[in-house]
Amino acid sequence: SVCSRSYFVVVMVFFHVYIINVIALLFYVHYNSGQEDANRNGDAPGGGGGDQHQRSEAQRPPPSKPDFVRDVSLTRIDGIRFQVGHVQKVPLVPGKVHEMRTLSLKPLLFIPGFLSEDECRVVMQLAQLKGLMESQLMVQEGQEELAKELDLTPEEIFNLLDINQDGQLQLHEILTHSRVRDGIWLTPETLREIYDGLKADKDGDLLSLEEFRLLSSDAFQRFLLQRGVKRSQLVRNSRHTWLYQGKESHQVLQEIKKVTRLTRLPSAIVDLSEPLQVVRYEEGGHYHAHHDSGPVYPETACTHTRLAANTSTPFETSCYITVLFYLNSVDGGGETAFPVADNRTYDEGSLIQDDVDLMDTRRNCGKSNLRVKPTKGMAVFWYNYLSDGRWVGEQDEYALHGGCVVTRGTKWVANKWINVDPDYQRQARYQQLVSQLPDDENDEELTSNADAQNPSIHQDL
Ligand SMILES: O=C(O)CCC(=O)C(=O)O
Ligand SMILES: [Fe+2]
Repeated sequence: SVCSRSYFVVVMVFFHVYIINVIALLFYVHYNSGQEDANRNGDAPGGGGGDQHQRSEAQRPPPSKPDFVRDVSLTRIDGIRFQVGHVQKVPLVPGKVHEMRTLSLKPLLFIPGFLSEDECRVVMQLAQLKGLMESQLMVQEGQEELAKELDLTPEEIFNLLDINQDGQLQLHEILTHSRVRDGIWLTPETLREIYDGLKADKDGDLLSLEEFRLLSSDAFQRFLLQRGVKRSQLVRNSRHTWLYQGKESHQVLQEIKKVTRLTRLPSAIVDLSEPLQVVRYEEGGHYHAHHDSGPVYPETACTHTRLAANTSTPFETSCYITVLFYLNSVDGGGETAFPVADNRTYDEGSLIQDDVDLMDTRRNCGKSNLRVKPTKGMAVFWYNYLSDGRWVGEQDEYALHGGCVVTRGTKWVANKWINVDPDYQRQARYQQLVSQLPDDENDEELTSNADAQNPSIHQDL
């Protein structure tokens, strides 16, 4: 019966088995989550922790400051979820909420709207106080010629430039290959002028191999120098200076750095990034379309991490996330143009068509897919790289942009370039080499990033 001794024994046995099962389950869950942590740390970019998998609980060092090598990832602001035009709120500075609008998805581009009128004024004044220099120097006679290092005959070059292989060179075939010569932006007109000057072309815009031979590098350069070069013919016509943003700098400059919280990157990275570059364009100033960061090849090193590169690399490029501030509203022109933003596909060849060069911001800004009108205090923010799932990956070709010619008044902007090397290991080595921040300060910044309080704007990759 229910009260019998044997029934009681059976119930107790079941009860004990049940308790043992529950305890076993708890152990299992505990053990597994520990294992996952270890795996997660070991798998992070830069791994560095392959042996961490094997370490027992007892051997593992006590929890210390987050290790840059293991822990840093770049979670991107979610553009996809919010779509172009979406406005989201971001708490970047205590006591203030910024509204950030998604401007385009390719490249992922945002307007976080940032600086106050006073902040803009102070930055412009500090730049004037420091003094601005020409952003691009004029062509120098006797400048080293890249072409001299080329081990190619004129026939070989001709063949390479002849994209459609019709035995003749059209203007756009030359321009597509090299828009810039000795720092001078080549337009179809300049090319025609050079052909005429060198008597290289007898039959319109087409160059035969014989005619091409007359256009040796030296002849090209001599002609340009003789003819004289105007600033408007350079790639970039502006003046700029750099403002240090460290602890000793003006309060306003330190405040401005906080916009970098958008990236959720630790201050160890942000603090080692470029100072603020303040740029002034006079009426007639421009900056033709360019990439702030170069393409990623195995043989390319980022300028900022070259000290930490293990091998010598033949190419060097800047590697940035860009935050561009407008310090004034411009009376005429001066928009920032993104010629191919949100194109369905990217086709380098189609950047020049029928003499229309979309990269030429003196003439063709009107044909750019996206133009941002400079408005005092506003900022634009983009990554320059696609995501590799955890960190920055391939160059984002859609991030091509330039400053349209200023038709009235002057234009002031400031660039905050955050240095990120797509080679994560190299970035990590560099951080460890040069970081002089005390440990706990690093810690504090990592956890106090404003976005951590508002994770919803970031996409988990
Ligand atoms: O002036 C602008 O609108 C763009 C500036 C820019 O692209 C740069 O300084 O790299
Ligand atoms: Fe730029």
